[in-house]
Amino acid sequence: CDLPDSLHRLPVHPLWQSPLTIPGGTRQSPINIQWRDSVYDPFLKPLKISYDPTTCLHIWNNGYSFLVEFDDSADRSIIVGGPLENQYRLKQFHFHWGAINEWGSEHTVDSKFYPAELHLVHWNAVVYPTFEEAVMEGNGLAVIGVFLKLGAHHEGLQTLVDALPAVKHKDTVIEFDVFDPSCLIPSCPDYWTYAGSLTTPPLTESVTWIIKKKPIEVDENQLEAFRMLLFTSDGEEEKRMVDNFRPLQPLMNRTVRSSFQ
Ligand SMILES: NS(=O)(=O)c1ncc[nH]1
Ligand SMILES: [Zn+2]
Repeated sequence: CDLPDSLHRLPVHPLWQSPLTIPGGTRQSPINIQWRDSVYDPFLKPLKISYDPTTCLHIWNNGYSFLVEFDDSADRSIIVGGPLENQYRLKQFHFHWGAINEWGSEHTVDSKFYPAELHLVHWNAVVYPTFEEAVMEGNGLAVIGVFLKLGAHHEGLQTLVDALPAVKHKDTVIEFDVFDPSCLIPSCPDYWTYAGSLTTPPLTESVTWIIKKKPIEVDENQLEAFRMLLFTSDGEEEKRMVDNFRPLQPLMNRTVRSSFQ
C-alpha cells in the first residue's frame, strides 16, 4: 500500500478520509507550536471576551463532535482585541479528544498532545453578512483554542457533561439555554496566534487561531463522558466518538506569534 506509515496509524474515520491536505493549501491547521520558534509581538493586545450566557441555545451531536450553539443574530457574545482587527461573534464551541489520555488535541506544543482541545468559533459579522460567507474569507473566522489536561474536576464543564447522555447519537439535540463559556477559558491572558484553517471540512483558510498558553484541568470522569458519545446514529452499529482530531499540517511559510515573553 502506498500510504506512508505515519498515515497508517491515523484514526480511520470516514470524515478523515476527506482530503487530509487541501491541494494548494498554504495555511492549514492544526500545527505543532514550537515554543522556542514563536515570536513575541509587543503590539498584540489583550483579548477581550464578553459572552452573554443567555445566548446559549442547544447542544447538538453532529456526528464528529458535540457543538454548543449560540444565538449569533446580534453582537451579544463577542471577542475583540488580541490579533483581531474587528470584533467577532461567538457561533459555537466544540471539542476534539482521544480514545486515551495520551492524545486527543489538534494542536501540539513542542510536539506534546493534550487529551482534548476546546474550540470557540467566532465570525467577523462586522465585514460579512453571514457565517457561511465569513467561512470563505481569510479574515472571516477567529477560533480560540484551549487545551484540556487531566487534573482537578472542572465545575463549569460538569453542567455540560451532565447533558451529554441526551446527545449520545449523531443528529440528536438537547436544549441548553444558559451557559457562560468564559468559565472554560483560563484566566491567564497569554496566547499564541497564527493564520490557519478550519480543521474539519470545508477546511477553508479563514481562521485566525488564538491558542491559550495555559490549559484548563478536567478529571478522568469528564474525559470519559466525551468518549461515551457516538459517531453513529441511533439503530446503527455503535462507533464511539473518539480520536476526532485532524493530523498535524505543515507550518510552511508561517510564524507563530506570542502575546507573552
Ligand atoms: N475544528 S474547527 O474549529 O476548525 C471548525 N469549526 C467549524 C468547522 N471546523
Ligand atoms: Zn475544532
